[in-house]
Amino acid sequence: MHGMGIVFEHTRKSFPDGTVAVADLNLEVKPGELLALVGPSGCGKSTTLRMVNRLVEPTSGVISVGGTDVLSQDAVQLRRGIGYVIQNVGLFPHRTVAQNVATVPGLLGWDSQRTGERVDELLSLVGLAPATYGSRYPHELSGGERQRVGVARALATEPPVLLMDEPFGAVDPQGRRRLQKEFAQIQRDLGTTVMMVTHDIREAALLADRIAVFSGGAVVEQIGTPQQVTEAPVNAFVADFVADFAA
Ligand SMILES: Nc1ncnc2c1ncn2[C@@H]1O[C@H](COP(=O)(O)OP(=O)(O)OP(=O)(O)O)[C@@H](O)[C@H]1O
Repeated sequence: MHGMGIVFEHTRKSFPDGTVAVADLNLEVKPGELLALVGPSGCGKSTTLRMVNRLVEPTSGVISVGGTDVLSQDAVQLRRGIGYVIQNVGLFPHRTVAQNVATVPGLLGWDSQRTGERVDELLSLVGLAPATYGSRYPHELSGGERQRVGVARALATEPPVLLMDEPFGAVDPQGRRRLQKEFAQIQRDLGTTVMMVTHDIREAALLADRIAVFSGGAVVEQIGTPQQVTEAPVNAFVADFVADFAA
């Protein structure tokens, strides 16, 4: 278990145009926990996630990772220690799959043998045979395969914290289930702390230790285990939101 906790204390984000994406968030992700953020479009899920690695700077309040205020750290340094997976992955187009996965190990100065072994291990874990896929370029992969490379790249250095924004969105339904299960196994084995944004309440229920249901302005309507949230919604908003799940 090497995950680090994430704590939001009175965190607020308002954009210059006056949009309050996150009003006053108090939330804790425990070390090693997978917390899923769900809620309607525009309720502030991605903004919440992106404040953790400072792609978005909070307007006020505190966010700490492993007990250290993220604003007190160098942003580039901070991001090297936090994995980040987004839907359209953002792989480097002119680098091979293996080179993409080796990005952060390279920045951290790992030697080539250690890096090579780690790349092969990660590609195998996400179901991509290294001998077949390692030397391909992103445009030679399917959308789902690219997504797998994105997951492998984010896990390459076994970061204590992983942020995932719709990480399995581009994977076909069958491949998605398999990748979700493989991912869950890796996450448990490594003890990685994960904050995951998803539109798929089933995905949240399958993977998450706890689910936070947001309404507009990142207001936490309910936070609890998948069972608590789906079987005992605390109000009509949550009941409505999880209705899909019961259907
Ligand atoms: N750079 C920005 N400037 C102004 N408003 C923004 C900016 N980025 C996001 N917003 C607004 O902040 C609110 C929250 O956006 P956010 O992307 O966090 O929502 P979300 O819950 O992730 O939505 P979705 O599920 O549609 O991805 C929205 O009203 C959005 O329009």
